[in-house]
Amino acid sequence: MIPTTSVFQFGLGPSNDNRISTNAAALHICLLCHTRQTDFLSRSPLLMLQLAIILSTALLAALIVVGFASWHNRRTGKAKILTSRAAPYTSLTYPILGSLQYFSGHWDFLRSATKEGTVSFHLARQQCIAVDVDKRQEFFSDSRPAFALAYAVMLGATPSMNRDFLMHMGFDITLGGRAVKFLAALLRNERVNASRHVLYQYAEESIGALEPITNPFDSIYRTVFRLTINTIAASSISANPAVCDALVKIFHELDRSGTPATILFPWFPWWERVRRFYLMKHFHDIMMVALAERRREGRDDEDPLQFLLDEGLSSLEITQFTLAALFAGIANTGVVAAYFLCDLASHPSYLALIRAEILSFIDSFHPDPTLPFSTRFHSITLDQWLNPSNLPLTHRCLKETLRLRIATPFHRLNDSGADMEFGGTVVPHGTILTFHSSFMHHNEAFYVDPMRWDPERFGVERAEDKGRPMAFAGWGLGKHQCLGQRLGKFEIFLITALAVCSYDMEVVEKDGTPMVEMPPVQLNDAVVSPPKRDVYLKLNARC
Ligand code: HEM
Repeated sequence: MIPTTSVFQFGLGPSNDNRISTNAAALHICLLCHTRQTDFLSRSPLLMLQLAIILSTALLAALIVVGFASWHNRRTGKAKILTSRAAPYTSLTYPILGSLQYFSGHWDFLRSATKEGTVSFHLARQQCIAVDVDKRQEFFSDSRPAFALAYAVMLGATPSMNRDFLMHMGFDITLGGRAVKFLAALLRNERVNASRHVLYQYAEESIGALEPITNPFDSIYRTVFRLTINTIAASSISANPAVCDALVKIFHELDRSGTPATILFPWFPWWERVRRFYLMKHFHDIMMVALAERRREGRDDEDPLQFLLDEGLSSLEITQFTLAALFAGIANTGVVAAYFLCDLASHPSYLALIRAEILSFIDSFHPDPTLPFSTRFHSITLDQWLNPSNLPLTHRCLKETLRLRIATPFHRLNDSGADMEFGGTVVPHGTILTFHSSFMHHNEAFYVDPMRWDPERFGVERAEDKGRPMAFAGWGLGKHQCLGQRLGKFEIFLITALAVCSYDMEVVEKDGTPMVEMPPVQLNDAVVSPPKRDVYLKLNARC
């Protein structure tokens, strides 16, 4: 990784967007003022104490006022809801702030709250409905509730629930509904297939450079980041690993900047919000350098930036689109690719079978083992990697890793401006509907011994996912199935093929001693995330 200062230097390139530049200038001034104040205050501890008391009193007063307002809203909202066919309120709630348990354990809360069926709850001013497992068909099949905005609210990515305000602030992550269209175009089979040789080369470089003891949730994640940047952002960025690493760093921090506080009180100028803005400015600057380079060098039809420019997106829209697309694609793929290698490494018999399957697949295209893998992959197309009959066990094992490791809440938002009928209940405007993948994936009624990694459950004899409808949600279901499924799978298969054919591997602690057991599956996080305890892979090159 390059040091943070380099990121900042890299970020000093000219910005084409006046709004961002002006805001950033203001931000610089604020930060300068803050530094001076700190010097002054450090010389007057008493004054600092007084200021701290005044500020915390003001904050407390503000919290009480807002808390009362939200409690009042809730009371009136609740009264209104109770007159209609609304989901009953959960008893798992605190006065004013609502169901704070949601933040400490998403799955624990949703499972307990829905024991009696679908229920309402609130998070400060935000009304929510926890949808129970029997209403999964309605949840996934209903195209009316908003998708991206729901995630933005529940992950603390936006400053307000109000759509007009979001637009005014330039936070339209959907680009007026066009973002999905652009992403779908960039993910088209022909496009990804045409650029596959570059992906082969980058993946081989990254996997060949892995340390003998590597944390896959860092190294494999960075490989996925580089491949995805090449497909949906800019080829000049993916060609430069140092710039990719700088972006990974910014991206990681952006990913962490949504906290319970920012979700509960989205209007408050939390430090995380200021930091998020600052990080986005750096991200934008890096995109601007790539954009200037693209314009200087002329057309390149394989570069995603060229496509976005041809579509007439402004520089700010390009940054917004890239960030939104990366958020949709990177975390899932990076974390799942790392987990997949760990699951294989901790099941040596499957590792050997998968290696044999992949080697025989590669041999059928190019049998010469003395050549580099990127050369042997040359004629293998995207379709051939993704055809389940070419790599049946690899597909089955990945499906099992997705089932076991994907534990995440799904969100939808009634942003229609009116009440909505949903599975026999009324969903008022502004309400978030929340559901959880573990209702199926980690439920004994759906899967035998669900906390065990066992790919045979998806074999033809057992076919546990066929026992009930909508039992597997690893790539989503119904109206919002994953748009990047093919790219995600391709990246994971490519990385897995290179890793298992190049190395013998085992799961170890940081010091290289064998890890007795993988850390428990994380059921309670807001998004798919790496294990809480670090996991490493010990790699021995195969001759
Ligand atoms: C292992 C990798 C991935 C997994 C497990 C995954 C999983 C999912 C799931 C479960 C959903 C549905 C969410 C819901 O219903 O609320 C979804 C939707 C989506 N995914 Fe993925 N995803 C992956 C990779 C990607 C990639 C690489 C991209 C693009 C670069 C992507 C873009 C999207 C988009 C745009 C949607 C929303 C589609 C819509 O609005 O209808 N995903 N994904």
